Amino acid sequence: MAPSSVETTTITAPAEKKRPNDLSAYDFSKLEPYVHPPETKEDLPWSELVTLDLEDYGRPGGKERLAKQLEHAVHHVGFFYVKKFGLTQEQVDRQFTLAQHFFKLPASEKEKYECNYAAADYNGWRRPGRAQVANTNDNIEIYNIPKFTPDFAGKYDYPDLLKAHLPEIETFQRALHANVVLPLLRLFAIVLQLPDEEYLVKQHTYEKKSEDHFRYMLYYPRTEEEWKAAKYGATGGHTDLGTVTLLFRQPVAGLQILGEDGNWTWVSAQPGTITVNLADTISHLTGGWLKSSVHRVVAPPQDQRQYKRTGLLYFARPHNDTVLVPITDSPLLEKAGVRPGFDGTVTMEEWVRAKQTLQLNPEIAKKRWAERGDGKVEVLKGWHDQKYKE
Ligand SMILES: O=C(O)CCC(=O)C(=O)O
Ligand SMILES: [Fe+2]
Repeated sequence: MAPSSVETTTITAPAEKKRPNDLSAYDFSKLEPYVHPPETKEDLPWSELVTLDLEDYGRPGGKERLAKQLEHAVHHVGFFYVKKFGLTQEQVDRQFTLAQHFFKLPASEKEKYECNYAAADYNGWRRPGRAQVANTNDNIEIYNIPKFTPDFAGKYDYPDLLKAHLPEIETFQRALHANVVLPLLRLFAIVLQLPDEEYLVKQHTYEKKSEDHFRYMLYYPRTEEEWKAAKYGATGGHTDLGTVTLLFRQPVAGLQILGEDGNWTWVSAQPGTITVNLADTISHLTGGWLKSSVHRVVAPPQDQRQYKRTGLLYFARPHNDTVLVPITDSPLLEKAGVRPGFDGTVTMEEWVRAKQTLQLNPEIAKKRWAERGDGKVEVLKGWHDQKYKE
C-alpha cells in the first residue's frame, strides 16, 4: 500500500455547521476511516510472547489456567498479549479514526488543550519535539484523556471532534478497565497466591481517584539523517510508571523488549490482540517480583519507515493514595524475601508526580540526570532510574 492511501485530509466542520452544540460534522460517517499501514515483510527477531484468551476467564477453571499461563511472562518477561477482550474491531477502529483526525487538527487548535507541563500534568496535548533524543528532537505527539470520574470532570476541555464522541471514548476506556485491567489484576493475585483475589482490584477501582488514562499517540516518520542523529531510537529504553500498559495492535514495527539475556527483540502485531506490559508500580507492590519490563521504540524497518505510527494505549495505575510497599500476605513474595524499593513511604500520587516531572520537563530532566553523572537519576527516595543498553 502506498503511503498516500493511509493519509487522509483533515475533516473540518463546514462553515454553516460551526454553531456551538452542533457536532454532527464529526459523525463517523463524515470522518475518513483510519487504515493501518501494511505489516513489514522483513524477517526480524520477534519476541515470543504468550497470548491470554480472556474469554477463558469466565469459564470453570479458566482463571487458574490463565494464571498458570502468566506465571513465567509476568516474572521473567513483563510482556504478553490478550485477545477476546469484549470490544469489537469496529470500536477499536473508531478510536484509531479519532486519533488520526485529532492529530490532523492544526497546532493552533491543539495547543488550546496543551498539557500543563510545569505542573507535571500529562493530560491533554503533548506537542512533538519537546525533548532531545540523542542529538535531535523527539518525533512523538500525544493526547492523553483522563478517567471520566468526578475528580476530573470539568478540568479539561476537548476539541469539538472529540466532544462529539466523548460518551463512546468513555465507554471504550471503561471497557478496557473492566474487561482487561481488573481481570489481569485478579490473575496477578492468583499468581502471587494472595488470600484475597480482589486485593489489587481494590487498589484500582475506576471510580476512585487515580491517574489511569487513555492515549492517542503518533510517531512521525523521520529522514535517514534524523534517525541517525536519534541513534535509530536505541537510547529510548525505559519502564512505564504505572501498573500495566495496554497497547493496541501496532503493525508499524518499532517496539522492542530488553530480554533477560540482554538482547532486544521486536514485538509483532498479532491480529485482534492488545499487547500488555507490566510497569513500575506493580513492581513496587511486589518488591520487583513482577517485572516492570524495559522497552523502547526504534526506527521501523525500511519498508515501514515512511509511515506515521499511530498508537492507542491505556495506562492503568493504582489509586493516588496507594502506598507503594510490597504486599505482605503473599507466601510467594515472603519466600522470595522481597524488599521495599524506596527509603521511606511513597504514595502513588508522589510517584506519578516525580516521574512525570522528569518526563514532561526536558530541562529539569537534563539537570537531574546530570547530577550523579553515572547514568542514573534518583526519581524519589532512593529509587533510581537508569539508562539502558543501546
Ligand atoms: O508505542 C509503543 O509501541 C510503546 C510506547 C511506549 O513505550 C510508551 O508510551 O511508554
Ligand atoms: Fe513505554
